[in-house]
Amino acid sequence: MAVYTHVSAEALAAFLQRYDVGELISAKGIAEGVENSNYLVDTTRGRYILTLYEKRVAADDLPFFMALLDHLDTKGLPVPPAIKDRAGEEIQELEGRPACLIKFLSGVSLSHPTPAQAHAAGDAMGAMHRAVADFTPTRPNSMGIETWRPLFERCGRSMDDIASGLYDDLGHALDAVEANWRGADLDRSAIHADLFPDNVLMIGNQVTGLIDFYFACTDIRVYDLAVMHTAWAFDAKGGGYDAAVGEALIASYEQHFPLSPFERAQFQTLASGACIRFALSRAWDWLNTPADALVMRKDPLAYVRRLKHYDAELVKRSV
Ligand SMILES: Nc1ncnc2c1ncn2[C@@H]1O[C@H](COP(=O)(O)OP(=O)(O)O)[C@@H](O)[C@H]1O
Ligand SMILES: N[C@@H](CCOP(=O)(O)O)C(=O)O
Repeated sequence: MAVYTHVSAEALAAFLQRYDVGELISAKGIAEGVENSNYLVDTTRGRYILTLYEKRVAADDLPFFMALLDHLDTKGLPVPPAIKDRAGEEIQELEGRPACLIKFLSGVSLSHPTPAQAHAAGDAMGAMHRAVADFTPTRPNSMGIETWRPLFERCGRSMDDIASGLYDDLGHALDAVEANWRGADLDRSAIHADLFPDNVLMIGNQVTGLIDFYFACTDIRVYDLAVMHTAWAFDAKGGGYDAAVGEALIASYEQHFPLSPFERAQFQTLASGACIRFALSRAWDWLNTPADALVMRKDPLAYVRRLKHYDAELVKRSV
């Protein structure tokens, strides 16, 4: 349940007075999501998303995220920019939290994408990377490779309480990824860095929304595709690889940016890195979120299984 901060009807009605969006009709908390508090807001003029940024999103990062959304929106990408108030401001404060009123996009996020849907999503990522070619603001990746070792050490041997041997398994995988990582030799750009199926809205086979840009940053462009591959091409438990979905993502992305031989050679390492990143953030949450908390803890082991897939691919390529 992702409503951490309650917004009273009175406070919301007063907040909406800053905008040219009509009068409040209704507001409902949105259960999906884990980072922020989200409400679906209906007014006499339309439908909006109200997001209150909780502790994981730094207020200082919001101008970067909003500038990126405005840039992509201007280029015709299906992203939800923040609505400007009458004074032209996008970032506000509500109930003591940074808050934005955001354009509502239609569509649903999929649990089991088909190859055709993966094709549309890979195409959308390629179009997004093209569109940021002239986007100049930068933001370091707050979950980039430099952060994995410190997070691994902070999780420590407690990870063995999640699964026996997990600390050593992830430690060895991290050693290998750090040794093989050639980030300095790969193209960088603004990336989404979390384009999971739940962050892509679709109607049928058409992408209607790319949302949740709150990990967006400047990092290796193909790493964004690798993150997407780890998130889309496996069943929820992370065991079964769906080659048709994985290949559709890459083929459609390549319509915009064909992978160079070097990028292809690095892809398994980038994907293994992505698996470590999500296994570690999930393990940290698993160890530090009380079992009875309202937030749904995501399974770190699903990402450990995916890691094994990429390791096996690497071995296959080297024999
Ligand atoms: N602009 C939008 N248009 C329509 N629905 C949205 C929009 N933004 C968020 N949502 C809905 O809210 C849910 C949670 O949003 P998300 O940004 O993923 O939250 P969190 O950052 O907390 O993970 C999404 O799964 C989607 O259902
Ligand atoms: N996609 C990440 C967690 C981030 O959650 P989101 O709801 O903000 O996408 C994961 O699955 O571990």
